[in-house]
Amino acid sequence: MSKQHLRVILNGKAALRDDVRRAVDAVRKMGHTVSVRVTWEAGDTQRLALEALDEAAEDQISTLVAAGGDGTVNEIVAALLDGLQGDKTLPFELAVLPLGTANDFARGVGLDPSDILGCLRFAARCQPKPTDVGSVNGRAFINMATGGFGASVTSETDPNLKRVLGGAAYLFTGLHRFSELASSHGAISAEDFSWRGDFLAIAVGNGKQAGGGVELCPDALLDDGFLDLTIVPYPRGDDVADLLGRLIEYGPDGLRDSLIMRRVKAVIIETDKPLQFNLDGEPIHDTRLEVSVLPKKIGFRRP
Ligand SMILES: Nc1ncnc2c1ncn2[C@@H]1O[C@H](COP(=O)(O)OP(=O)(O)OP(=O)(O)O)[C@@H](O)[C@H]1O
Repeated sequence: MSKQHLRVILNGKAALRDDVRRAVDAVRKMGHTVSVRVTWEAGDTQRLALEALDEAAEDQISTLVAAGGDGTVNEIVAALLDGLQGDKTLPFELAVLPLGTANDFARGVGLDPSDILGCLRFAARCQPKPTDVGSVNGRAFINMATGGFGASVTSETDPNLKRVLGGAAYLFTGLHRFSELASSHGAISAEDFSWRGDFLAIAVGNGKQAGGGVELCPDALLDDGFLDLTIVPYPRGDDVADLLGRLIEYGPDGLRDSLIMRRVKAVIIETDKPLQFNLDGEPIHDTRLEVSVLPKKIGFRRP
């Protein structure tokens, strides 16, 4: 087994966790180099990702480990792709140490957030797999971009609630906000598809699940060169709360008949009013969202 240099960018929220320290010690004992950089505040993750890009050659960094939740993974991937010049490829592979509350991306690739040592071992041992990246108006996402109902729930869920309740926090925030539910009106167009109407939510998935385990794009694959589009149309004559309850509890299977699902390489979403769109949980607002896939853009060490 070749010896790796794992550069870990550790979200400061998880810096005191004993299991992280034990996992780093154990992987060092396996003969690998592990250098840890801890974030303190917003902006640090991006800065440390760019620093790793600069130091990659000299320090022989083989794998950059995003140690945090979905937000940390997103910030690292987005910063790296922004920092890459032209068509260059990353000088190292990526891996994830799932230390967030939802960890949708990590769970989606089969990592178990309760086994941090196991996850760090995967980062050191797994073969890298070519992995697609999604982009919305030039900003990268790795797991899923969601707009409409799910978007405001995900980004407005109280961080303290998330810490205590984990993924279920999203559900509670969602239930609490049922009274404020409104539809968005928009036009959605892809290669050989166009749709206009009122919708409750839209998801464009590279990965399968978001919002704390809701499988909005159950057939999405990380390396097929496509994104999976799911539209949840605003129900006519149906009870909205009931529909969302089924969606949260059973995922798309709960309302297969009402969903519109397509596999796309690119999609344009245009809305009357600015739509909140979450890229792996990080919000942007716009009336025109150009979504596309960057096929096999990065190598990810995942089970
Ligand atoms: N030391 C720190 N203390 C608090 N927040 C931090 C710290 N360092 C970075 N951040 C912020 O943490 C956020 C990312 O957190 P995290 O990785 O847990 O994402 P998340 O989207 O909440 O994850 P998940 O949805 O999986 O729970 C970023 O907005 C970043 O600015």
